[in-house]
Amino acid sequence: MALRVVVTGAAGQIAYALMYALAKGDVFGPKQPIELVLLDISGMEEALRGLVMELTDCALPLLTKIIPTVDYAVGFKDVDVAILVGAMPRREGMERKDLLKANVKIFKGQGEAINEHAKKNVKVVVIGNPANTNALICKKYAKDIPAENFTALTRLDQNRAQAQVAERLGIPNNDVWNCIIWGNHSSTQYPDVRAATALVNGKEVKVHEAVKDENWLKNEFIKTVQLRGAAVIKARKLSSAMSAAKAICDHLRDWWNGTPDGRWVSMGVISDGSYGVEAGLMYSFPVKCKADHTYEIVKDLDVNDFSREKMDQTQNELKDEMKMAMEFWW
Ligand SMILES: NC(=O)C1=CN([C@@H]2O[C@H](COP(=O)(O)OP(=O)(O)OC[C@H]3O[C@@H](n4cnc5c(N)ncnc54)[C@H](O)[C@@H]3O)[C@@H](O)[C@H]2O)C=CC1
Ligand SMILES: O=C([O-])CC(=O)C(=O)O
Repeated sequence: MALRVVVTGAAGQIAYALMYALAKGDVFGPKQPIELVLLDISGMEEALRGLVMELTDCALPLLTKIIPTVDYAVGFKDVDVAILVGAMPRREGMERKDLLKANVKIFKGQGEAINEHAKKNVKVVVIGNPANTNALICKKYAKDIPAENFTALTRLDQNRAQAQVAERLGIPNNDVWNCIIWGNHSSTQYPDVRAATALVNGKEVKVHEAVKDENWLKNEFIKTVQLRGAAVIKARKLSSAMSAAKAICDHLRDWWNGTPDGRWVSMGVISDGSYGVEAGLMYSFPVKCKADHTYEIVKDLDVNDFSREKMDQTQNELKDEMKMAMEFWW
């Protein structure tokens, strides 16, 4: 049976980089047929028409249907997976919070539409910023769908952290694992490698022992990852798209198929109170995923004073965003 996957913001730049990977089986596997729903807003019909032509011209064996639409009722109808990219992108100099007001309206409407039209076991990942709070809003308005089915993308931050460490050590990206992103997909996020491992000269070692530079890890490394989105915008005059699309594929592939033994990945998920994070916040935690599309927050990792302070700082920002969102639409 084909999986029905909706991508919102389908006429935008992230979606353009994402569609091909999705439709050729990079996420759900080389045997899983896919129906792709391309949802954007009124006025974008012509751009969607072009996208449909291109997807058609790829002549992909797994892509069994393409449905372009600007109507939420059509867009979310019976979907198994919802990839919520569509939102107003941040421009140079803007903080993600600046976008909250405009985006609260979008994610309330989409939450309600998902509740009404999607499959009850739909899996949702929110990319549009501020991603964590948008995901929280969406979840709030999709009352009949389990809270754990809503996630926010922090995998791009995880990939950035992994790549920074690999570059520093001069080793392949895949030889670094279990980097964690705590908290918000914003400049307060806490990229943490205290439990991360690297493969150096054939031996598994803790990343901080391999790097041997606590000052770099506590300062430059963290700042680089926190501010990477802004740095890309400054250079490209557009926000990250190729790397965001790759991260969406990573996030969904691991959620769908499970994480390998001993490995975890970071996802914005509803807090169950773990690590002193207020229950109900959409906070990025390390999670382990299983092949039945469920996940669990990794428990009992050591939290020292340095980490505690950073984890609380990003939690406080999420609480502020939630309060602000509540003022607009709750
Ligand atoms: N969580 C993450 O790691 C990342 C998040 N982002 C965020 O992703 C979002 C999208 O970025 P881009 O694709 O570069 O933007 P873009 O501006 O190229 O495309 C956005 C698309 O969304 C559409 N759209 C707006 N409101 C919509 C709605 N209610 N329903 C359906 N479609 C709607 C627009 O018409 C446009 O086609 C931005 O909010 C950006 O900040 C970007 C990079 C990484
Ligand atoms: O900063 C932005 O608006 C885009 C983004 O989320 C990122 O690249 O991490």
